[in-house]
Amino acid sequence: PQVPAPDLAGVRAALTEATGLGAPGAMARFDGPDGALSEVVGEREAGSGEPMDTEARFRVGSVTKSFSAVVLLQLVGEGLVGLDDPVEAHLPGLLPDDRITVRHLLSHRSGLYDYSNDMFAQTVPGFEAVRDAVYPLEELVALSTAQPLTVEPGAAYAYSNTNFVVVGLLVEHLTGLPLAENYQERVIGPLGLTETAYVHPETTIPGAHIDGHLTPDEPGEPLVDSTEQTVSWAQSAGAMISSPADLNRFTSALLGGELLAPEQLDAMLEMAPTDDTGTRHYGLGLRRYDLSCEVSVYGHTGTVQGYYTYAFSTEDGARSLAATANTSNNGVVNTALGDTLEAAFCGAESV
Ligand SMILES: C[C@@H](NC(=O)[C@@H](C)NC(=O)CCCC[C@H](NC(=O)C[NH3+])C(=O)[O-])C(=O)O
Repeated sequence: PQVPAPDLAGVRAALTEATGLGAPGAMARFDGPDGALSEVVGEREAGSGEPMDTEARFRVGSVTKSFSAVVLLQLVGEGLVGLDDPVEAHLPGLLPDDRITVRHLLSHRSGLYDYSNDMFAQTVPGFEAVRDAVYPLEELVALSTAQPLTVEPGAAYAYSNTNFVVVGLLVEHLTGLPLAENYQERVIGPLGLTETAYVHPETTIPGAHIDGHLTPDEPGEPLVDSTEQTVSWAQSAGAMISSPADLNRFTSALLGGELLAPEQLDAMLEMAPTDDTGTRHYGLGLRRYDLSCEVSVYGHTGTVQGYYTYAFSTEDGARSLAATANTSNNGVVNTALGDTLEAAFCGAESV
């Protein structure tokens, strides 16, 4: 079918709405057959007068989960681990139920409780309590296993950061290498993602970057600068730093088959519904959004203190969009930012 040109006015309108609803700034970059197109609105740092910059870096939150899934699926392809292996076979004693498999972790079907629910019940105090903390991955898992499973393993989709913390432990165990080296050697280096870095537990974002602004729970309270943090509370579930161009390169390369053998990419794309809309699905470390124009896009969303991110590509990898707003804990901003997907991939309303 004829591919619609991106509706840049629509992308800009969504970014403008996001800034009108509380984000100091928002930006998007579309990469397609005719090259790259970018839109920026507002400020990279509240009050600075400095514009957003699609060459700058920011914290991508759970888009990290797709990076972690790629590394683990490469290890599956190399025969070091099986998708239906019990985690117990590789990390004995870590989890309370030996029915939990590697596939359950990657598809959020393990039932493992999400420790971040308690950490961030109160947004700003929760953030201040962890922003300089450094956690061994095992400690995060222990926070989870102190609570009962939320579903029987495999029975239902139940999103949990804990799943990708265990994925991180598996990657380090299977390779004998730290996460940062695995990301660098298996994804960042091969794709030439020069603006992408996993610097945990460093708190600073290397190079030119966008500031993060955390919205307090209390209406009217001033934004809290959340640019610097270890993100140790998330690590392999959310600590990656990247840029719009690199995110588009990553999602396009992933869907285009540059990172995984066909068998593992097919497994990643085996989708199950995440809600009752029928338009939102999750595979293995990857979301699928079904847009109004019969186009499905694949990628991940991200929410980390001060940053919302969408990073999606068409199934053939030919078109990709990365969008970010530099605030969080503000649902209407996140929804407005998400409207960039329809504008970018479905084009202007058919007249
Ligand atoms: C949803 C997204 N998940 C992620 O990106 C992961 C890494 N983020 C979280 O689990 C949210 C932590 C709290 C953020 C805080 N919220 C609160 O503190 C709420 N009390 C904030 O909004 O900054 C995804 O997978 O798409």
